[in-house]
Amino acid sequence: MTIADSRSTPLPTIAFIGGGNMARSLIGGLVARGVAPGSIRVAEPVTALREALAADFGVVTFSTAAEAADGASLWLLAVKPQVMRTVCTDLAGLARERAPLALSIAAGITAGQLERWLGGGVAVVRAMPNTPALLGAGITGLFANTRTDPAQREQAAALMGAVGSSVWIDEETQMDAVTAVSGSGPAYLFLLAEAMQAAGVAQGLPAEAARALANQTLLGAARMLTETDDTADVLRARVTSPGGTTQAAIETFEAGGLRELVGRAIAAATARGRELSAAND
Ligand SMILES: NC(=O)C1=CN([C@@H]2O[C@H](COP(=O)(O)OP(=O)(O)OC[C@H]3O[C@@H](n4cnc5c(N)ncnc54)[C@H](O)[C@@H]3O)[C@@H](O)[C@H]2O)C=CC1
Ligand SMILES: O=C(O)[C@@H]1CCC=N1
Repeated sequence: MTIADSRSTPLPTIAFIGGGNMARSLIGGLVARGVAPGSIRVAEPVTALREALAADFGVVTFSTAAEAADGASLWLLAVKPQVMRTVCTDLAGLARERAPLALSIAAGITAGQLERWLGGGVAVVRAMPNTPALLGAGITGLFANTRTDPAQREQAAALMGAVGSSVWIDEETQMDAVTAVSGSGPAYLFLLAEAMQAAGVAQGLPAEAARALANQTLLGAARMLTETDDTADVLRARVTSPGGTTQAAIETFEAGGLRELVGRAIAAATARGRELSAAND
């Protein structure tokens, strides 16, 4: 694993194939960080989504993948794993002509599958970002196939580096674990936020107060994790007064098997990534 740092690399025109949730987070993050909207082309078949992207960010939109891809040397494949094969197969002729860098954010789908579906001989980078990219606070795992040259790796890292940090992963099989930890990870925190808010209300707090208390606590704790050198267990120990309130809660979590449950959840997500590859080949 190496930490990517390519913030000074200029970005070429980018074609997003798929303009759904993750594409919106990435596009929003790129535009907020100064990437020219006119250099972002988006293919999205759903009219309402297409119009919203154009209105919100000023990007150039198209209803078909080929129209968007034809103007770009960097293709960001942001469709669901279930339709990736069809989308790539339809773009294979254009891939032969343009020799693009194909950067896929799909869970599970391997670089080998993408290269094969795009007609072979194509530079492919798999990236696993997450939705905090919208705020420039994402993290992305990156894996490049052997067709990718150093300049293309720089481009991929620069694109994802514009919306957060990124790490190169040497073993492609580890991309499913990246997906399970950080790609899906924001949802785990949102689930915890929901549970803390509901529990606060159950203990008598007004809903708005419970929401503010839970959300700001998650933000403050996340900042302590990322902005200090202290590890999670040290930070936790500082909150946990012997015989106090935190100890009562932590003992309840431990007795309920929280660590084992998190392990099982992340193992299930990792396994699902492998299934998505096999099921959509
Ligand atoms: N949502 C997330 O937090 C993350 C998602 N991903 C990956 O990103 C990909 C997209 O996920 P979401 O954005 O959540 O899904 P989504 O369903 O919101 O977006 C996919 C979009 O692709 C469009 N589409 C379908 N066929 C198309 C075609 N032929 N040409 C162009 N566009 C087409 C759909 O209309 C849809 O708007 C998935 O492969 C997922 O594994 C990766 C990291 C995080
Ligand atoms: O749930 C999913 O399959 C995608 C991949 C990571 C986050 N969302």
